[in-house]
Amino acid sequence: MVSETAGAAPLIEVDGLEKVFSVRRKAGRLRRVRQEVRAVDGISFGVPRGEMVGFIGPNGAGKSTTIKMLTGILVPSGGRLRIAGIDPSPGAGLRAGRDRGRTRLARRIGVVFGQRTTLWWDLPLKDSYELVRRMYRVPDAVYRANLARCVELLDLGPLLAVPVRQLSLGQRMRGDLAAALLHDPEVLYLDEPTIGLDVVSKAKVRGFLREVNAERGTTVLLTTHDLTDIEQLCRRVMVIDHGRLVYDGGLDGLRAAGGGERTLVVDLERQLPPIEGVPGARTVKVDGPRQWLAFPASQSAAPVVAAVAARYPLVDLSVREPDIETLIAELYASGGKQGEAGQRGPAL
Ligand SMILES: Nc1ncnc2c1ncn2[C@@H]1O[C@H](COP(=O)(O)OP(=O)(O)OP(=O)(O)O)[C@@H](O)[C@H]1O
Repeated sequence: MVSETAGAAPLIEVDGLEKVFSVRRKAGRLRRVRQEVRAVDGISFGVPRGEMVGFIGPNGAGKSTTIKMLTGILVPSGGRLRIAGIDPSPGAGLRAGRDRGRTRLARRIGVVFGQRTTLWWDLPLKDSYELVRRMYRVPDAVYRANLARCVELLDLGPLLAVPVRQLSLGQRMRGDLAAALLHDPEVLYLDEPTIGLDVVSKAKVRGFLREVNAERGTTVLLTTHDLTDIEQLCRRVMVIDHGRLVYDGGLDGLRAAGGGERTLVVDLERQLPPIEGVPGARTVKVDGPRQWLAFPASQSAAPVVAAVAARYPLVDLSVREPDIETLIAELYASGGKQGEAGQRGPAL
């Protein structure tokens, strides 16, 4: 799978990647024993240049450990990886070589963690950007063009003079996204970029990512617990569980393999009896004027919405995705039904 010919090879190549942590656990009152945690247990995948891929899984599945290996922060215990032709960890004992690989890689990738900022807390946003420019030695013209485009797309103009600690979570996330892109990375790793954001901020972040991907062809690996992020941004999704890749294919295929349900949440003008007669959907909950209708996750929401809208006085409605934990539990329960993507289907 890992090819030496840079031109034809995927931008991200991962082959049999492993990470084993050695931890000391209590065994009795005084005794401690060494135990191995196989955080990543032999995963392989390739991501072509320009693709946006969702990388999802339950808590503790191995997502962050994988991303840390892909950025060169962690050294793998086994397997191979190559990003833009660079191996950040060519082998134990080659310390100088590894660091050179890491440094070269740092210039080609951008990373955004939803839970932490990479910006300087006490500095105005624009000073943080200036530091990023110097750190990556971004040429002046490139820096100015990239900053101007990010400011425009992310509405950062009024925020540039504001210290990061005074920004709201959504504003800070927009600030972080710009910082990650100033040096023109080919690959962007996003770890929960919409976590904790309100609906408007989420839409802004997603719109920006779509734009960046289309405009610059940036390859994006997106970790999220929000399936709407995946639905709106990624044609392909990889699911990791217990350190193994259990699915690699389209989101529809994942829904079909899981057999899960989505929910249409309907706000009516007034309290009414449970909604009936909507083909393919059933009302599962009523609370005052709000009602919840479940329908198969593999089915489009459009006919359900149309059928409800035609017969009931609506104030608002929204579609809720099954959460990722539910989807993965269902994927296992279904016993590895084939996904849509042939060899990319569930590998349970
Ligand atoms: N430095 C470490 N030392 C020991 N064990 C670790 C270390 N980092 C991660 N682990 C373990 O490896 C496994 C995978 O953790 P990881 O953080 O990669 O999961 P995750 O999918 O990112 O989870 P989350 O969604 O909660 O962030 C877990 O069992 C975790 O406890």
